[in-house]
Amino acid sequence: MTAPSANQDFPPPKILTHPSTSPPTLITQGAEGRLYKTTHLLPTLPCALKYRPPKPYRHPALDARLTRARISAEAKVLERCWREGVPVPAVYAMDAARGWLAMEWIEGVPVRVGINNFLGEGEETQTKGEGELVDLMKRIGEAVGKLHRTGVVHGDLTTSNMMLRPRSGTQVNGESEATGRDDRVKVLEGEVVLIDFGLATQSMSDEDRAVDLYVLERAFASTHPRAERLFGAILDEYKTTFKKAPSVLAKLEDVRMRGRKRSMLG
Ligand SMILES: Nc1ncnc2c1ncn2[C@@H]1O[C@H](COP(=O)(O)OP(=O)(O)OP(=O)(O)O)[C@@H](O)[C@H]1O
Repeated sequence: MTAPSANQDFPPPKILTHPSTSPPTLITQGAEGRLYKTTHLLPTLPCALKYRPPKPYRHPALDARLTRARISAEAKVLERCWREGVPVPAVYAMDAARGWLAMEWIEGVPVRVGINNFLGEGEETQTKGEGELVDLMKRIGEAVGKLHRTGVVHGDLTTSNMMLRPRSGTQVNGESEATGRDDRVKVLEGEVVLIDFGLATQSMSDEDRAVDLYVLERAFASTHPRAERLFGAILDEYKTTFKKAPSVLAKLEDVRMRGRKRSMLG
């Protein structure tokens, strides 16, 4: 994922060329797709529009089929999650043939940013506010437990693919009415919402779920090395939320072992 260029010099999907109350904003541009914030559906309803543009290097018929399949698979998984109460963006509209999917805009910052803001620049091991950090880890474990309970594996679980949505009554950035709480821990507040289901699949297999957790564990350790020792709180809450967790966690041991063997072999 790279930052969008200032001049958005490539064509947006046709739907975004229609008049709307505010122009669409390109949020990110990845290898496969672009993410816009737009009010094209309703003036009062900001939405996240994911667009997979045609790939000129692919055969047009194959490209059209792939794009349609990916967009509709992502929408299907999101809808299933949403119906089952997993915290994910609601699907508003899609046109799989034209390569776009419009979903609920999630306010707030990625969990990665919240944790890094909390940990700050210092080298010292954090203890002040650690309870709040553990609490956030538990909210992550709960969200992932609900996801797996529903029969969906995410495929790319990282703290960048989770948003911290301010709870109603608080404002974005966590700067809210005076609650008397330390500003430092406020950055950890909010509901954990899972995003980016581009690689998600429907699966009930312990192995797939364990790999999902392993990807998160590895990503967490490299993104937040100073909070790595608290990762167990995610797994504890996962266990509380999802009754089949014990067999998944047993599998996770095997997956870790394979990972270690592979890194030893280079
Ligand atoms: N529903 C949403 N609400 C708010 N922001 C979002 C939402 N969906 C995505 N974003 C923002 O846009 C960024 C990119 O989104 P996403 O990861 O879904 O796209 P992508 O990486 O291009 O997708 P893919 O991995 O399927 O190619 C996210 O990191 C997040 O900051």
